[in-house]
Amino acid sequence: MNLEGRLRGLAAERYHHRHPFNLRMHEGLLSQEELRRWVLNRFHYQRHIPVKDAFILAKLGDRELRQNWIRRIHDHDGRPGEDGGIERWLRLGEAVGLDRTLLLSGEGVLPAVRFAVDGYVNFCRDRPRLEAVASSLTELFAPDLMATRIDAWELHYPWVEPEGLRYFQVRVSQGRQDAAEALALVQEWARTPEDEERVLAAFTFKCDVLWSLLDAVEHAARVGEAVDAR
Ligand SMILES: O=C(O)c1cc(C(=O)O)c2c(n1)C(=O)C(=O)c1cc(C(=O)O)[nH]c1-2
Repeated sequence: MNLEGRLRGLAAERYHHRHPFNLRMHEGLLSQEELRRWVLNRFHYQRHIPVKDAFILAKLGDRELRQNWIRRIHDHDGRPGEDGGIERWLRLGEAVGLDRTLLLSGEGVLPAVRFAVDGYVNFCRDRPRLEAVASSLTELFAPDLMATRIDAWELHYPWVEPEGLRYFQVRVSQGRQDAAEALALVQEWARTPEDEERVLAAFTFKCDVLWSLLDAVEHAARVGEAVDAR
């Protein structure tokens, strides 16, 4: 099987579309508090994406590669005077009833979510470019999951202001482009069977980052930790 096929096989088992928390989200079974807790904790992930992309940027030795990769930072941060993904996520927070100052304060982010996100940022800082870029390849599977999420939220969580879904609507096409470009790079750079194994290990690691984030959010839901809606 080729590399892409092996990634798809791994994703079928380990990507977070199969996590029980996501399954409950899609079935409409989350309470308002659970959905808020997810939005708040995922913001911690979102705000670190441009940080890990800056580490990857610094590993790309040629101008064209950097010209492309820097787009990811702009997508999230926005260019000066523009909104980007981070701003859209803050609006998602408002759409579920969370004040942006709460999200920006970092208050309420679960310890295990901090560890998972640190793990991802440090991985991208410490590993060679092949593995750092390969760890972003979960994005091959994010657009379909986001499309499912948009439908599920419209159907099951009508109390969420529709403007909040804009993050996911914009991200579907950005994610497809990012994933296609990263896959092409990884396919070009992975020359040996050992390289391919490193790609698969990086991808598995990233699936575990996303999975543990949801484990943490789900566990907090079970022990009933309150989210501060304002
Ligand atoms: O909501 C999701 O399920 C989901 C998953 C992923 C992913 O699979 O890595 C990303 C995102 N969202 C996302 O919004 C995003 O900006 C993003 C960037 C990256 C990355 O690794 O560079 N993954 C993801």
